[in-house]
Amino acid sequence: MDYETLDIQRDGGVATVWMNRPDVHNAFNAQLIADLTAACQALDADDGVRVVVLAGRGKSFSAGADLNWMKAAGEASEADNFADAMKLAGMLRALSGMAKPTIARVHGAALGGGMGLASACDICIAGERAVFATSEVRFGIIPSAISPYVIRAISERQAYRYFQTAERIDARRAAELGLAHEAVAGDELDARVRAVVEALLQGGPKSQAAGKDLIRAVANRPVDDALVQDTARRIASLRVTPEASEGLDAFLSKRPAAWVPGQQG
Ligand SMILES: C/C=C/C(=O)SCCNC(=O)CCNC(=O)[C@H](O)C(C)(C)COP(=O)(O)OP(=O)(O)OC[C@H]1O[C@@H](n2cnc3c(N)ncnc32)[C@H](O)[C@@H]1OP(=O)(O)O
Repeated sequence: MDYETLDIQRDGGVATVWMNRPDVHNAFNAQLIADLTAACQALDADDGVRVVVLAGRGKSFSAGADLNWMKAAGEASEADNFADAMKLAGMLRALSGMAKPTIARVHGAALGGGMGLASACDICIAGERAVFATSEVRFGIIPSAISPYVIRAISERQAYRYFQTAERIDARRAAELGLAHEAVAGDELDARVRAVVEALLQGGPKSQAAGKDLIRAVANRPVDDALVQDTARRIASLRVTPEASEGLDAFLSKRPAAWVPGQQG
């Protein structure tokens, strides 16, 4: 499928989604929001895709919301602004709600909504030139739809600081905060992303999807409720799937598992 603001490369089971508005540092306007929402939904439904990498063409990962678009929205009604905000929320939900594993490949600026996109991916690998910030306060606005993702990524305590100061967060600090899983040299970024992709490809697709669903379910639940309602119920249904049977047979027969995306369980 073709998208006006995205360039999607496929390499076996890996889809790399390049945001492609380099002249404005991949700032997202209504078109990019619509494209990325649709692409996440299409890739998630595609059994040939095992892992999705989100990346940015040009100097930046993403400079967040398109500030020309935001300025124009200042002339629009509150109802129109609410509709816009829901579209932005829909894009983040489409990305974070994917059953497939997602990786943010952050090589440059990831500001405002760009930091939100990185936070909404399951895994974030930051090159040494990566820079993150919740810069919204400098424009008289707030980190709105991105806030649940960013707060989970950096902690509520850190969010009080960064939402209000808009201080820049470099790759090393991003890794300390837990926002990035790794901070790596720029020339090692693609190799590290590939290494994580390879690790993901060794896991069962159904169990990866179930694992993501489990995290969402238990993260904010009391432990006792989570143990019975979420973990026991889920493992009981997963243990009887063909995917679990294949994974366990493969280990016990000392051979690699032959995963069949979309057909297991
Ligand atoms: C709910 C969500 C809210 C948000 O996301 S709020 C927005 C948060 N975003 C930001 O804070 C990023 C603002 N941009 C910058 O700080 C800088 O830019 C960069 C660090 C990304 C890049 O700096 P440099 O390399 O010096 O380039 P340059 O000359 O500033 O930018 C090149 C062109 O890109 C446009 N641009 C950059 N960011 C945005 C944006 N977010 N929306 C619209 N345009 C943007 C500029 O204006 C300019 O354009 P021209 O070439 O016409 O002068």
